[in-house]
Amino acid sequence: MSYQVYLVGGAVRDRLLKLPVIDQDWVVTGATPEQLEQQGFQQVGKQFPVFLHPKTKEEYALARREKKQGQGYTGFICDFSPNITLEEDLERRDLTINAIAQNEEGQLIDPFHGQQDLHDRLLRHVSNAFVEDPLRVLRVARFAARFQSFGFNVADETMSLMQQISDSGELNSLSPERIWRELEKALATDHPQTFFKVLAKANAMPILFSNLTWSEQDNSEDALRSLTNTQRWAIICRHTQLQDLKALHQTLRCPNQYKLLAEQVRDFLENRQVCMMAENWEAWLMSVNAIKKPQPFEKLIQVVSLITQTNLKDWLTLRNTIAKVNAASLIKQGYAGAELGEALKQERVRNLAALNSPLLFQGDAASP
Ligand SMILES: Nc1ccn([C@@H]2O[C@H](COP(=O)(O)OP(=O)(O)OP(=O)(O)O)[C@@H](O)[C@H]2O)c(=O)n1
Repeated sequence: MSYQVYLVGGAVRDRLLKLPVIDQDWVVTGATPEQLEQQGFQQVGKQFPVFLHPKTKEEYALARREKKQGQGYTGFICDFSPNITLEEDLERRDLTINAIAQNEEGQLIDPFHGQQDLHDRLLRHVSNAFVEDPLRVLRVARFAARFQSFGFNVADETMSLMQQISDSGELNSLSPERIWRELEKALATDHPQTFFKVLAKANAMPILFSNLTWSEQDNSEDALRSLTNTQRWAIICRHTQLQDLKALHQTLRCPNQYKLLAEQVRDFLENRQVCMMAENWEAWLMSVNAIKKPQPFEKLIQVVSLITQTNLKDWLTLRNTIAKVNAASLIKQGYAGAELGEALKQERVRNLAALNSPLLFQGDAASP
């Protein structure tokens, strides 16, 4: 059988950028679904004819042409007959750097000059069909964040198309899950702020992240580098009022670990101070489960100490001080139930008050 197989998309792009290749996607021309199934390929795509290779389990898609019809992601007509050419398949793709194919002999097929754009560090759309998929606004912003250290920029004409998508209202048709997936990938890059900068320029921020108070001048990028994705999100959200942040998390259907940390950080910044009395510290430490959940607590204080430019060591000392208080000796003294709870609390407060810590307010009891 005379079908042709090409490596396409991210694998070709990343290899040309000398980056490690994680996933390999393939395009097949000149074949029907039945022919691939006869060869042992297993169909997985419902919307598109995508198959898993019998041995490598890599994805093989039949070359296809797409035409948008109606609103939203599902409004596509998809033609994957065996006469669709490789060029037609490449033409429906988002960026020229993602539209380079490599044949089995290792030759590159690059009708949209993706190699030139890789060289010129340009994120440029392939054709006007770019506007048919609003997710591409987020994808381009994500690629800008991911390849920022290479010096990539969004081509002006592409930025105009992104603005056109924002103005059309089509971004509203994206599901929260798809938006979140792109955001999470952007958080994992070295320059998550670039993702938001590009979205802001594309006029997409008020639509996608309307409750997020975010500053173009945010210069926390270096600090973000050593942090986890959840911590990065908490830092990015730190200027957003708690009420708005909760609404944003709800709209995005944000996973719990992101939501909890970002809201705890913002709650601290909004309602507490870095220099408080022992009983205020005790109440806060207990409210964020400092004793029972030491790991999430450490993630939290890494972020808060970074934002407030205080010493992480001092925050850890607070936790260790209250964690040492144990119930056994109080039980021996006859404490039980609510009284035991109160006695434990008093001891935690006493121990905190005895600390010589810059986080501890040493003034009179009437002040904070
Ligand atoms: N909305 C989309 C999604 C995907 N693609 C095309 O499908 C390929 C594979 O998509 P995907 O795996 O999502 O992205 P990659 O480019 O492989 O990047 P990543 O490394 O992030 O997986 C892309 O290169 C691009 O050619 C597209 O044109 N438009």
